[in-house]
Amino acid sequence: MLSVTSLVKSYPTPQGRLEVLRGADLDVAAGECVALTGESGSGKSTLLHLIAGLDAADDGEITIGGTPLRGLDDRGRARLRREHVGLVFQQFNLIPSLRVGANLAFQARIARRHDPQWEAMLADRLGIAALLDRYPDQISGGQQQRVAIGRALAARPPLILADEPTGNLDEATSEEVVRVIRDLVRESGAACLMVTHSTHLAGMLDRRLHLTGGHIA
Ligand SMILES: Nc1ncnc2c1ncn2[C@@H]1O[C@H](COP(=O)(O)OP(=O)(O)OP(=O)(O)O)[C@@H](O)[C@H]1O
Repeated sequence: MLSVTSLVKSYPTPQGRLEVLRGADLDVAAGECVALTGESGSGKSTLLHLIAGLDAADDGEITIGGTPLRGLDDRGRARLRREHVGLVFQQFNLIPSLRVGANLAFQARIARRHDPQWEAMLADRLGIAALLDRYPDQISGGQQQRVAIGRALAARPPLILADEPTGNLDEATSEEVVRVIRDLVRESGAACLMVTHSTHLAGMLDRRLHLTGGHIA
């Protein structure tokens, strides 16, 4: 489902170019939930942004569901992201004027895969079913994070990219949410790459990749 080959990315800094990725390789198969760990500043978010097509690599290849990102223009990348990729980033980006239920359904509607029964099941498993009529500013940060996770899963994307999706949750809730993501990914045959600082949460997933020195170990 996801293939990354020899990915290179550097950023200009006042001290010269900072080489963050120096030829990173990874594969994630359908039905697999893979943890991505690495020290702070090792380039995990950079890698996820490149895979999501939100930034361009200097060199290397990213292929999602057989489609190489390199061959796509901005519109093509936006369409691939909309229809094939579910993003859960550290900022939840919920829409303040929409109720929780409408936020949950938002991505699925855009991808034309709105399914009220599936969304109700997700809300239930994520523990937000009682909050659907509230607005985002009427629920806690941890609840907002679970809505953002549900929103990504609601569209049934073949690939889920999650950057510390449990960063605002306590240990027990983090475990539960990671279990829900892992089980839904397995059940739906999607692929998932999840950044986490927690070796315990990483251990709950199918495999662990470690980013160090610009390479995947
Ligand atoms: N736009 C940018 N311009 C210059 N340097 C950047 C830019 N974005 C990131 N960096 C640098 O690239 C390196 C990798 O950053 P990145 O955010 O990918 O790391 P990370 O592993 O996700 O870190 P964390 O675990 O702390 O979130 C860092 O040294 C960071 O300072």
